[in-house]
Amino acid sequence: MAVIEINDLSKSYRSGKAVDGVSLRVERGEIFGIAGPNGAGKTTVVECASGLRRRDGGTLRVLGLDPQSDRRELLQRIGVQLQEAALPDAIKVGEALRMYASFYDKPADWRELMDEWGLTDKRRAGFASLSGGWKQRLFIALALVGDPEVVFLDELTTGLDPSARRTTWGLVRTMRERGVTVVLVTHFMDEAEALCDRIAIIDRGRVVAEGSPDELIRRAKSDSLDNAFFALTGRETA
Ligand SMILES: Nc1ncnc2c1ncn2[C@@H]1O[C@H](COP(=O)(O)OP(=O)(O)OP(=O)(O)O)[C@@H](O)[C@H]1O
Repeated sequence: MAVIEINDLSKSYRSGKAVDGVSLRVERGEIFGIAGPNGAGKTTVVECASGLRRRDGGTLRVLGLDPQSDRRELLQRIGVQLQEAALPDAIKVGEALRMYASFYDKPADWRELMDEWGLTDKRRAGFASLSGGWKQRLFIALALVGDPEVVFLDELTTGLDPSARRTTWGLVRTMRERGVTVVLVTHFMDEAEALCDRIAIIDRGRVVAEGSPDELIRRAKSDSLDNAFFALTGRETA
């Protein structure tokens, strides 16, 4: 069953067209990757789908809801981790989780979540004192505190060292095992290959290819997703 259906989505800024006729379906329980070069329109697609930005055209359904007209209801059922997310320096891990839980009608038990994600020892640590890996772990826990059915993760591992990236991948797989549908925006083809059931490659506001990592590699007659990306977009990856 599709939990996200995007048809002919378009969005322009003053600078020009950011999204130009994107159509996608994301099935329940999959990790769906959105990959593409800088400025391709990935974040704009995620922002429109999560009710954070108004679209210009096209139709969008997430969990059967319209992110614009049913925004309040949708925000209760999804989790969003945005690129360059930040919290006040002094907020403590436990406080942040408790505060986010208060935004939801039916939140998960934030103390349990803190425990599950290994954050209990850090509960009194201020946000600014956390390393990049711990900040990302906190952002994942915050995206899950509303007990969401769908989670949007935008460039989750940018800036993390290789070991923290691997750990974060494990956390994303754990989300899928719990039945959460994950939409993952990434620049990294190794990450897309390791994590995603299916990937859409977006370039200049359009979907240029969609399929499982293996399908994309085969279609591009490549030996890796990195090379497939280059063949499909004519651009190098990050
Ligand atoms: N708030 C905004 N105002 C004006 N232009 C914007 C805004 N947000 C994005 N854009 C422009 O729209 C285009 C698509 O941006 P978007 O952030 O959706 O792409 P992206 O694929 O997520 O890029 P990146 O990988 O660099 O994060 C870019 O040309 C960007 O400069």
